[in-house]
Amino acid sequence: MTAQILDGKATAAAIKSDLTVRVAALKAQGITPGLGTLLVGDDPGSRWYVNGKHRDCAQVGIASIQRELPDTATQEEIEDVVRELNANPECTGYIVQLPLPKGIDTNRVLELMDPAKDADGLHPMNLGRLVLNETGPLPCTPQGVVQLLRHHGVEINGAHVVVVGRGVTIGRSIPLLLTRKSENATVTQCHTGTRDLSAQLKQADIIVAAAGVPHIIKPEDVKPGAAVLDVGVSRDENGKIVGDVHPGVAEVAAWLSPNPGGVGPMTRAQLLVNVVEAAERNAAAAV
Ligand SMILES: Nc1nc2c(c(=O)[nH]1)N[C@@H](CN(C=O)c1ccc(C(=O)N[C@@H](CCC(=O)O)C(=O)O)cc1)CN2
Repeated sequence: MTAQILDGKATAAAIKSDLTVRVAALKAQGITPGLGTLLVGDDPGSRWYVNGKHRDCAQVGIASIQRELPDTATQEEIEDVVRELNANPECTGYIVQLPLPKGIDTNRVLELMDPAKDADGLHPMNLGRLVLNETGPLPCTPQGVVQLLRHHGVEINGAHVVVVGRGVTIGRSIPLLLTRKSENATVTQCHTGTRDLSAQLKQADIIVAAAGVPHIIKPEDVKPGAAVLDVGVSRDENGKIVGDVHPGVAEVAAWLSPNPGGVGPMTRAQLLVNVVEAAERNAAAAV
């Protein structure tokens, strides 16, 4: 078996094309959605991600508001920029690029954000809304995973999903999304404390690998016909991305998301969705 590709680039392009129409409709009402980003420090990967987010904005007609601080920035200086973005009328939604430098209290920064402007869906109020099944911005990578599966017609309803990883931006909230009635999956969450990962993986109809451990998902652990999403990002000595999924999995799985080209572009597309939805909510509230 050679797996069919869960093509994140093409799916993200379709989402962006829909957003271009929605942004044009907002502009016709005199509303220009704006995405703000705060980048602290000079990590090349983070800078690449932030630049990509602004390139995406330009493609769909969203305005860009870029803020940067050096890696020596204090908690207070970071929080001052968050307050400024909270008050900035041109900023519909914004993100604080993660990770923040060592010594910064990330939760305190996220909690200070205006939840109505939280384009990442990571503010505690928005994570709480997800738990309560209320409307709000959804975490970008987890929702990107759901959209990638839906777009390719992979059956989620009734599926047994094994998520590997429990990080805040990805692993924690994927089970919350997939167990909603609209998705209706059964989810097992695995992590470094899981006794027999291989036994868990073998049960899975869908595997979401977000451990950040190169090639932790091996072909012999995958049920033939499963869908496998590679969300892990590690780098080899040449800076090339190495995912969590061993290349041999392509011979066992029915569906596989490439890495790069799978969930990464979906993360960026979902960020734009969150900004446009925030702008549409503001427009509806203004009527
Ligand atoms: N505030 C946030 N910080 C971080 C998030 C996040 O969602 N919000 N997630 C990651 C990084 N990230 C977005 O910020 C991100 C990661 C990957 C991609 C992407 O498009 N990747 C490409 C390949 C990129 C490469 O070659 O290096 C792909 O998968 O095709 C976009 C965004 C951590 N921080």
